Amino acid sequence: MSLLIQLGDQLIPTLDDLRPRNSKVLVRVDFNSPVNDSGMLMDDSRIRAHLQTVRELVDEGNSVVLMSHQGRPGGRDFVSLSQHAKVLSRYLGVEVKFIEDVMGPYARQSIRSLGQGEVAMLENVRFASEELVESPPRQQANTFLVRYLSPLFNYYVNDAFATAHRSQPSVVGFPLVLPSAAGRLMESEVRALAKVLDRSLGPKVFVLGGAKVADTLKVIENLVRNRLADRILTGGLVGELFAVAKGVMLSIQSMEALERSGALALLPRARRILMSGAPIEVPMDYRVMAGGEVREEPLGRVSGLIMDIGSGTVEVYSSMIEDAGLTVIRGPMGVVELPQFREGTMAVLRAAMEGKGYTVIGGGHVAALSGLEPGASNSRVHVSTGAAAFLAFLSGEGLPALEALSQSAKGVRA
Ligand SMILES: Nc1ncnc2c1ncn2[C@@H]1O[C@H](COP(=O)(O)OP(=O)(O)OP(=O)(O)O)[C@@H](O)[C@H]1O
Ligand SMILES: O=C(O)[C@H](O)COP(=O)(O)O
Repeated sequence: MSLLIQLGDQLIPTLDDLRPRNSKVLVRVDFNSPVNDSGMLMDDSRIRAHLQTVRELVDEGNSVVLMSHQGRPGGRDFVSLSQHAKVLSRYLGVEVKFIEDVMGPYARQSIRSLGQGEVAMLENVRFASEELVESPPRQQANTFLVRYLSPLFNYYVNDAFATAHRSQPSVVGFPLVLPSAAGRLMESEVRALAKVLDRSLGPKVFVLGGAKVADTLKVIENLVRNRLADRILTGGLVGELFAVAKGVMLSIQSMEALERSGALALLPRARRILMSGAPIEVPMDYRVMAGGEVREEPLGRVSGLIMDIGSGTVEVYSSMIEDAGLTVIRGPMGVVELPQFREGTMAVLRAAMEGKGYTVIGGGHVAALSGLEPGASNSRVHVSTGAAAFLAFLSGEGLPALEALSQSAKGVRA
């Protein structure tokens, strides 16, 4: 029986295929985390999400070297990974040696001298300029980063789903020169994504809200093109745009907010999507802010600023979600930063968790409100660690990291 995971036409190898033992393993993780004004880590959930992979490799007697990026050059969060190594040490209960170098002689010597069962963390891979260039895997396999480091390892494991949309050397270069596989976090993400493509799991309900309207239109276009959605329940600015596309007038304040966000310019595209017969639902009522008061108003008679979906919508959406075989929730239904406008998002989350189907949660805001850890995965629910990577997958864009792993499994080498 094959242990590879099927995702569309790709077969993704996992640690069960690779089975590294007493070997030297390079692991691409995504420890990219928010930091405060002093450059201190504010949230370590992305680090925790990789613990299972690291523990499993250590338990098998491997020497494990972790590679990650943090921030982008010029950004306040473009900092060293030394704190990340300390946090990981604390969770693992073993020392994680921090190597203050990416690929120079000091890094290479430190990797060579790493003993069995030891763990080390390389410096922020984006300190190496090659990592900032996106190009095809064959080109990335020929970078100094890959050429200098790959001879020191027996295996490459990619556990960084949140970076899967990048075609950078640390993501796509190594699989073309080393036997490679997805780590446990990546595996759980891919298994959840595979359910989105699984035709036997129906009905499929997509709950799409938030403020990334252009990205969400791409997602909807892909869902419609490939007939992946039985229902698309909209909220947030996405829902407002589709209400307008259906010919409903919103309040002047809400129309102005849509305009300011740049979403109104997408009206012709939203209309085309509706005309293509897309199974799109828009809220039948809203929770609005009007004259300093919060109240509910029906669609078609909105006078205040829309802040959340209303209770009628919550009821209808919840009943559709409860019957779903698969529910994907991405982007909040309202302005969830304010507690009085969280109910719409909380209600759809509750309906999904209590329903009979499988739930996939994407995007930071909904994940935070779910009360589950990023990367949490069981037989009922998966919380994705990917934001842009999750959107890219739902939009039908290939994920270079997965393509490189599937090529590696086929034996394709640079
Ligand atoms: N009706 C609304 N009007 C204005 N803003 C809204 C409305 N509904 C939701 N939002 C805003 O949408 C934002 C979140 O949307 P976004 O699409 O960025 O999702 P996200 O979960 O943060 O995604 P990611 O983690 O992928 O960046 C929140 O800041 C929220 O206030
Ligand atoms: O946080 C993320 O979305 C990932 O770590 C990718 O970061 P990037 O957009 O800087 O490549």
